[in-house]
Amino acid sequence: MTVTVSASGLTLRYGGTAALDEVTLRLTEGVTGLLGPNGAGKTTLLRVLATAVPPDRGAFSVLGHDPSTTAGRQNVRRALGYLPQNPGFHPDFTAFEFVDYVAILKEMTDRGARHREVRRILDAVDLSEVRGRRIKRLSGGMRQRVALAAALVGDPGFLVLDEPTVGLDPEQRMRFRELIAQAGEGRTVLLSTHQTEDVAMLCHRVIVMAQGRLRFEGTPAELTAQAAGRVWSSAERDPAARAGWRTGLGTFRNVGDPPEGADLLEPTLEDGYLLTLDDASAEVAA
Ligand SMILES: Nc1ncnc2c1ncn2[C@@H]1O[C@H](COP(=O)(O)OP(=O)(O)OP(=O)(O)O)[C@@H](O)[C@H]1O
Repeated sequence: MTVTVSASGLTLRYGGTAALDEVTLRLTEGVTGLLGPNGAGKTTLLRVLATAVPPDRGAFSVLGHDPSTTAGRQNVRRALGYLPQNPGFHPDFTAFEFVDYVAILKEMTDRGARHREVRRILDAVDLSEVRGRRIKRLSGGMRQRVALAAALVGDPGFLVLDEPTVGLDPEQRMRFRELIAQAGEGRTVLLSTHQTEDVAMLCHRVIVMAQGRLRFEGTPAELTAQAAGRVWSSAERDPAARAGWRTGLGTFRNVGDPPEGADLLEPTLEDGYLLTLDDASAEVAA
């Protein structure tokens, strides 16, 4: 598949903290999930790729545009849709007014064409019926869809979504996943999330970050496979396990290095993720 976004050696320090430490990656069309614990550097990576903050070192390119020049940066911004972690809305704006305002900022000057585009996007995210309602009167799930609509203005080729499913109930999350999957058709989407199910259900690639560094890059199946032969069941919590918990069946599910003859279980993506993080912190401690 064609590489649409690439980065090499991205480094950004805040005082003594390396928020990004030599991050090198390649993205292709479709939804790539970005997993990592709090403080891993996910938001910083998204902000750098969205040209909101320049890296101290390293280079990147978005859909053939090089953001290190003023003209290149402008082209990246034109090709970009960004849903930040805490999208700022004017609460008295209606959904329509807010998305229209974003369209104005995105240089859509023809009022008729712009309004048609705003209506098309609000329809795509299923907000047509409430487009005249003030944002402060919308549910959390609807507000997130307004933020997604704003990010989709201008049909960007690269969509950056920072934890968009946080705070949504399971039904809203499912609805939002459908929209992200749709958005990923013919587009490059980078989705930061704490939800391993988001990744298992909609991503074709996944990146794991910890302490500013890339710890894994591959398919969700490959991340799951990191835990192959490393998840087992036992009647009591196995003290040798890196983590273990009692399941609803009353037995313990352990992850780590199983003893001889252990009753191995089928791993999940979450197991693969936990073990990748655990291996990374063991490496740092060594
Ligand atoms: N503007 C800033 N000033 C100082 N330190 C910062 C700043 N932004 C991020 N950091 C630090 O950089 C590191 C990475 O933070 P970042 O927000 O990118 O992590 P994250 O993976 O997005 O975390 P979370 O999942 O909690 O949002 C953290 O140690 C954080 O405290």
